[in-house]
Amino acid sequence: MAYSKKEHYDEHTTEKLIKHYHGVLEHLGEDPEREGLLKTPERVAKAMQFLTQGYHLDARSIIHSARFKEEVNEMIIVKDIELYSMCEHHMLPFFGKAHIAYIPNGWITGLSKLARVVDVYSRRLQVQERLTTQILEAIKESLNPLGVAVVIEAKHLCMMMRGVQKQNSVTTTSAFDGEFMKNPTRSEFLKLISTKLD
Ligand SMILES: Nc1nc2c(ncn2[C@@H]2O[C@H](COP(=O)(O)OP(=O)(O)OP(=O)(O)O)[C@@H](O)[C@H]2O)c(=O)[nH]1
Ligand SMILES: [Zn+2]
Repeated sequence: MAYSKKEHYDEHTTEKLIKHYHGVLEHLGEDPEREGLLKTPERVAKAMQFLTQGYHLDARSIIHSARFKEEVNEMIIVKDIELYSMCEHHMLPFFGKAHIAYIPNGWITGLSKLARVVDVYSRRLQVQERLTTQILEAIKESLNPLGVAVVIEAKHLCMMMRGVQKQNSVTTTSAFDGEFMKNPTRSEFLKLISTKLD
C-alpha cells in the first residue's frame, strides 16, 4: 500500500458521508439548512476521514522507508507520543500518550516513524488494547528487534462525557515482547518512562 503524508479525502466518500450527516442532523432534531449548519455535513465528513485515515496507511512500509543498519544493542525509547483515537463502541475520542521502546538487532528506524506508526493505528476505530498490540506487532515484524515494549495511557470520552461519567480515570495498557518479557529489562523501561524531563 502506498504511503502518503497527505490528508486523505476521497471525493466519492465525502459526497456519500455528507448525505448521511445531513440525515443525522435531522434525526437529532436540528435544521441542517440553518446557516451555521450548512457546511457541517461536509466538515464532519472530512474530519471523520482525517480521523480514520489510518485505514489507508501501512505501518510496515513507513518503518521500511527509514530503516538503517546499525549495531546498537541498547534500549531505544520514545516516550510521551501523544495520540488521539476513537473508541469503536461509541465513536467518541480517547486520547493520551504512547511510550515505545525497542532493542535493535541490526536495524534501527527513524524516531519519527515510531510516532507515525502510533498515528497509523490510532486514526481508526479502536480499542486501546488492540491499538497497543498492533503498534508492537508492526515494530516487531519490520525491525526484528531483540525486544519491543508499548505502553499506552489514555482517557476515554465515552467514560467521561456519558456512561459512568468518571472524569479522572486513566486506562493503561501494555504489550511486551522478547527481552521485555524479562523482568530487569521491563523494569528498566517502566522506570525510564516514569521519569520526567524538565
Ligand atoms: N476494553 C475496552 N473497552 C472500551 C474501550 N473503549 C470503550 N470501552 C468500553 O466498551 C464498553 C461497551 O459496553 P456496552 O455495555 O456495550 O456499552 P454501553 O451500554 O454504552 O456501556 P457504558 O459505557 O457502561 O454505558 C464500555 O464498558 C466502554 O467503557 C477500550 O478501548 N477498551
Ligand atoms: Zn466508548
